[in-house]
Amino acid sequence: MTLEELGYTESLATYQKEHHLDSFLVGRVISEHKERYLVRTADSEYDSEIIGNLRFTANSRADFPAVGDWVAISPFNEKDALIHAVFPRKTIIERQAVGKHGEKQIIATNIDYAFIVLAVDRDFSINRIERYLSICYAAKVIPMIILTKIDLIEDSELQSLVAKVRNRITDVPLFTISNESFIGIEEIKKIIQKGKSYCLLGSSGVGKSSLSNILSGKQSMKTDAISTSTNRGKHVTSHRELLILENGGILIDNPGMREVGMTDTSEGLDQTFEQIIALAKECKFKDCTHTSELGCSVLNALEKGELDQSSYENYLKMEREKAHFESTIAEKRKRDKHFGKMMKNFKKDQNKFK
Ligand SMILES: Nc1nc2c(ncn2[C@@H]2O[C@H](COP(=O)(O)OP(=O)(O)OP(=O)(O)O)[C@@H](O)[C@H]2O)c(=O)[nH]1
Ligand SMILES: [Zn+2]
Repeated sequence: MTLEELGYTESLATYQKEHHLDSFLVGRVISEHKERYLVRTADSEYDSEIIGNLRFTANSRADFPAVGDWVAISPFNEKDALIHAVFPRKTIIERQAVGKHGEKQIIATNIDYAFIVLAVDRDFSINRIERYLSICYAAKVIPMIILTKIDLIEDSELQSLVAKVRNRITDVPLFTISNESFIGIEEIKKIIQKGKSYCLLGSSGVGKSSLSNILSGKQSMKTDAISTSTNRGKHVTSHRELLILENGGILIDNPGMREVGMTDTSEGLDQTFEQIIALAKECKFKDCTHTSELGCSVLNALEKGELDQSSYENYLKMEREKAHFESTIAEKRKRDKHFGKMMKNFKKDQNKFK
């Protein structure tokens, strides 16, 4: 396997040169388990750990490697290596960390395209598509929509669902498939590009595993576990979270990916709700909330039927969540700053008594 097949690019190679990382091996993080990283190189795989220096200079969790990252490593035996540097990330999919308010957790990096997967039966919701779109735009990942399980509904019903999506979301590629009858699968295979990285976003049960099994030609990703021994004398079992698809695409699928979305507070709203943002520029008041103001062009468009009511409601809801998230971050920063000051004063006081 070559590094290019793993997604290595010209600009990464340039970075490697410019930062004098030529003496290191380069690899991509394909799974992470308790600060141990499985790194795939052109010829092998290494169970890796970051060097102390990288740990000390890390400002936050975001400075640690994540699945999808390109890293510079130095092996010290056949299976183990040290990570010396993390290459700059092209895209970052992240979410609010569980239980830690205002903190973000990186799910995966360097993904080029995301498939937003919805089933046409119970799961179907355009609000949810808009939510995932916002996540993609915030991550700088290019979105595409896949409707699955079309074998379960009549063709006329499918046409009306597609029309409903198109009414609100005009410019994102849309595919309709069945993992049972394989209708539409070829169309997906055709657009997947060699050396580009993909992920599947969507609720549980919509057919993500079925689709990734079909695209990778594997039976089950879950049985694809490997055992690696660590130099702490413990055995960890990790799953490969990065799969090479049959036509050369790279699919990143890790447990965290399944949690992106529903509880997430999203950025990227501007790109998702382009029409509303454009209208908002014409509002009479700069700080218009588009809820009751006179001279609000968003409300005007709604009244005239030029703007979709449910899209408008979904926008307001996601704006509120975003505001809430931003205020928790601000609060956390204030707390951290306060703590920093306290420590500084404490050290000053200690020095006085020396
Ligand atoms: N009829 C029909 N059933 C499907 C299709 N795709 C998946 N299923 C079924 O739906 C169920 C869930 O599919 P999965 O592929 O496991 O869904 P998933 O999105 O990976 O779910 P999680 O692993 O929970 O995230 C399984 O019973 C599949 O057999 C489809 O296109 N048509
Ligand atoms: Zn307004």
